Amino acid sequence: MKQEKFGVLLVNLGTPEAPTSSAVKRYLAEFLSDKRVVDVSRLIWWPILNGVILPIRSPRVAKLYQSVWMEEGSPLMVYSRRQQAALQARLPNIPVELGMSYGQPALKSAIDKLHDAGVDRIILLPLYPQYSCSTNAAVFDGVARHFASMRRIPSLNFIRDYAEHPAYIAALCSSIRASFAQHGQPDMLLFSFHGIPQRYADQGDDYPQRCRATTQAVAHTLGLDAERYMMTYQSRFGREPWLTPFTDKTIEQLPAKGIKHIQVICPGFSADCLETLEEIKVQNKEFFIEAGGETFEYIPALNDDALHIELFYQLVMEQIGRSA
Ligand SMILES: C=CC1=C(C)c2cc3[nH]c(cc4nc(cc5[nH]c(cc1n2)c(C)c5CCC(=O)O)C(CCC(=O)O)=C4C)c(C)c3C=C
Ligand SMILES: [Fe+2]
Ligand SMILES: [Fe+2]
Repeated sequence: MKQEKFGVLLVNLGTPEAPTSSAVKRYLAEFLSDKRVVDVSRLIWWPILNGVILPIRSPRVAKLYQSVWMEEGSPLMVYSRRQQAALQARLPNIPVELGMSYGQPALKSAIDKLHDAGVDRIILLPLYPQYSCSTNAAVFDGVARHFASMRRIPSLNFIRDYAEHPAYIAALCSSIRASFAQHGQPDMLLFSFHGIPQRYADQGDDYPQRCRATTQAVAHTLGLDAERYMMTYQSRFGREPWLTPFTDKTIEQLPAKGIKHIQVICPGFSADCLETLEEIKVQNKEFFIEAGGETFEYIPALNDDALHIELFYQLVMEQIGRSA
């Protein structure tokens, strides 16, 4: 029997092509039109998105992107490309492609490249450690949409998430230990995850449970006392209730409780991006210092750290072992 040819498809969210109002508008329009992200009826959502959100948010958010933009591009893209290159170097005989759910490189072009390389089994690894319908399921939908136009679809191994994978927990613990060694142990270690609407969780999205699983595994491995760490949710959007407690509201209240030194890690972001480098490292630091806090350290995302690439390698090898 012919041996299967494996290929890896890494997928992240996507990011604007440039830190300009028009590029941000194009990106947000595609992202916020996905029903997995905003599930409100199109009849209601379309005029709000096009008449209010895009015209007001695009120029404001473009300025924020300008403040974190790197020489080689948007941080999310730069780190995702580095992850792809590092995993490709670790897996020289298996093609590794990067696709984005929104914007470029599109999922379609990444799948086409794997197809052209003769891949007949794709290992699909969404770069979101904690499953959510708004991210991991959207990746699945995006791939399925492209498959719908193909005569001969490959086999597919979908990695649903890796919230509790020992290599992921080890990589997070290593970053935290390095931060403690450099800055001392903080009064509070904050685990800040991107939020989602509370309603999505009420309707069955197990995202909050997956975030808790990560936090508890890390706290347990590090032997943290319950009063020395907290889990919060950042980046809320729109008017309906989102998961609580909120990162910003929590951070503002800590100094009054005598907590003057905090360190913040965002384990749900596999790559540093606007939401970590601007919202956490700049905005939330300001909130903490203005409220009387003294020391605020942001612990970087795992990006292309060796232990992060080792995690991806293990995830891929586990799938190959399962399919052999
Ligand atoms: C209803 C809106 C949104 C949901 C639900 C949502 C879930 C979600 N997002 C991420 C990861 C990222 N989000 C990023 C940016 C971002 N997110 C939203 C909205 C929702 N996210 C918006 C509008 C934006 C753009 C910035 C802004 O306008 O505020 C990013 C960063 C992208 C970058 O270019 O740097 C990431 C990554 C997760 C993990 C998640 C659910 C668990
Ligand atoms: Fe988001
Ligand atoms: Fe944000």
